[in-house]
Amino acid sequence: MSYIEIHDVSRTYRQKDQVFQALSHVDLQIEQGEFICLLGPSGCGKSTLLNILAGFDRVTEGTVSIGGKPITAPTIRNVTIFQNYGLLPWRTVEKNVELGLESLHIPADKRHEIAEHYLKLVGLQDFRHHHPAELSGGMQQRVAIARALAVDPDILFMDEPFAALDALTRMNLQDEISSICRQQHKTIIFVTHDIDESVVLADRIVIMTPNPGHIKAILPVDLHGQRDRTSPDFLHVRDRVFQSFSLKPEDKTEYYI
Ligand SMILES: Nc1ncnc2c1ncn2[C@@H]1O[C@H](COP(=O)(O)OP(=O)(O)OP(=O)(O)O)[C@@H](O)[C@H]1O
Repeated sequence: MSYIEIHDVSRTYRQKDQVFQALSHVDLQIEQGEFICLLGPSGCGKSTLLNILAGFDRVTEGTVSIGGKPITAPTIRNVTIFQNYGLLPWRTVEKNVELGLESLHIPADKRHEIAEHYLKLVGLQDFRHHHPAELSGGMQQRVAIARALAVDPDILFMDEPFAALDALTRMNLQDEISSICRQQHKTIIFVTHDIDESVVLADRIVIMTPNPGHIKAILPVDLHGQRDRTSPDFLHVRDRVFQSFSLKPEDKTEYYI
């Protein structure tokens, strides 16, 4: 049995007087420590699947379990990071990172020590007394990542966390989250519609397509930590993803007489 088991999951929503099928017969098994990207165009059910796994939504049919237990509600063991950072504007950076630790009733001096550690990890130790509004979008998302890691979650769910950032900041954060999460052996489920992002980050890319939302293919990324965006191996995986979406015409042989 795998760490996360998704069996024959379907999700329908009632939209006005119609039933809309957001997910149809999804099967997926995920091992502990895997970095999984759910990749697909708008409306293919990526967030729906993530929300079901995070316990924010429920299945209409099928079963989902983590560590052998059915998912019934969100738990403090798993943390979700959203696109809009979700920081509390009236708290300093440090106090934002300590937030989850307070819910775990960790004493103040220990909280402080853990917050310091994770702020250092994301390179923001010098900004601990700043407020979120004084930071750039990329820095705010780093605070959200530090806050998420500080509670030492089993699983990190990330729903397009870098979508609002400029391309260069986004690339930096992709590299950072990839190395931090691999160092810490976290299980990550990461939603994106960006093909390059999925190739940079994932151990496996789950390719989803809409109407109804389902898994079209699962692509292992065998780049062994070598995620140089310009390397031939990287471009080869990228091409395979494009082909899965049928976005890249097959190479055609041309004959000249
Ligand atoms: N609570 C809801 N009620 C009704 N319909 C919903 C609800 N949640 C999602 N849907 C529908 O299910 C479909 C899949 O939505 P979902 O947000 O999972 O897609 P997505 O792949 O994450 O898209 P995007 O990349 O745009 O966020 C959409 O057509 C959406 O309108």
